[in-house]
Amino acid sequence: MAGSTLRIASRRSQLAMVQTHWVRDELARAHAGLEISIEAMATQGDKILDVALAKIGDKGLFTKELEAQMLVDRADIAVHSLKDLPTNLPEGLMLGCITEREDPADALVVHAKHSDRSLATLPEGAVVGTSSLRRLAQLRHHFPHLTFKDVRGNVITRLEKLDAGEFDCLILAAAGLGRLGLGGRIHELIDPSISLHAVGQGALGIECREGDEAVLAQIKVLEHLPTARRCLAERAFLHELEGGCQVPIGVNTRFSGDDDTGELILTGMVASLDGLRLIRDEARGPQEDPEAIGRGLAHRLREQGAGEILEEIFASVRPEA
Ligand SMILES: NCc1[nH]cc(CCC(=O)O)c1CC(=O)O
Repeated sequence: MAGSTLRIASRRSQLAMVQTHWVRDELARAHAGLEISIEAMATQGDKILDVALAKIGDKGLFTKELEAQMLVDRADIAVHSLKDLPTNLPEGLMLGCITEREDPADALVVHAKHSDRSLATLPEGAVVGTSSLRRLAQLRHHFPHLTFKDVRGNVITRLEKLDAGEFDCLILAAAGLGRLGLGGRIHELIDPSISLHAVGQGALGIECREGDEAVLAQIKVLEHLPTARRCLAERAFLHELEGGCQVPIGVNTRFSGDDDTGELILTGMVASLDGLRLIRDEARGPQEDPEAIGRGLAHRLREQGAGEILEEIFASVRPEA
């Protein structure tokens, strides 16, 4: 492929740029002589900062502009935080590669005045900054004495708001903090018995055009099979349950025994926004068919009432409803 350039579309937040530079460097290492360019742009999700994420209700908030670049042939691939990539992709595009996942857990970050507290010992009424319905519902379920306030903007902006005293603590992805060199701000990793992480959290997804076999082969070298299987099970679970907006769905995946041969175990939960109802269950199966495990778990949760919870949420957060 002498003379060809691989064009990457990326968001331009600090975290997105760290991730995209990592992908660029790894691809350059794997393909000697490959020219790689990066086009960084803002997405809807970066521009609309005064509306709660859940109210915007639009999936693909952080991905559509990047996808448009590929569809008009101004970029060949887009690098996303996998958790921001909807499970339904536009016609003509595909998820071409899933990279090795960092710790997918959520992390508690506290204001300095709470440095001697833990999630379980935060004071009555402490203000938790999060824009995720998943984090909100699960924390409310376990800690009904906490209060919740929406926080928007990129990770650095959120930390500035925390330090300025707008919140007592934030819940952020450990992976994002680590990639930004801010792992030192992690006060506590949140245990999966308290809160399950988002689908795909901690992994990168590289999207490309369907049928672009040369590009697909180039990016596949960055695929991490155990991560990909875990994330495909998680994404099938979400796809089978979701309607049209951000929903309180959390997951956790692990292998029984050996990563290469063990069964894949998926834990999933759906919660009501008040945290009063929380349905959680587990499914397992051969790791070679991760999507079947995800779909199976979704059906199990539906049988236990997840459908009603999700219907209520779709009705309540739809902007014009
Ligand atoms: N929606 C924002 C977003 N998208 C990906 C990450 C973190 C990195 C990751 O989860 O891979 C974050 C910030 C956060 O949730 O703290």
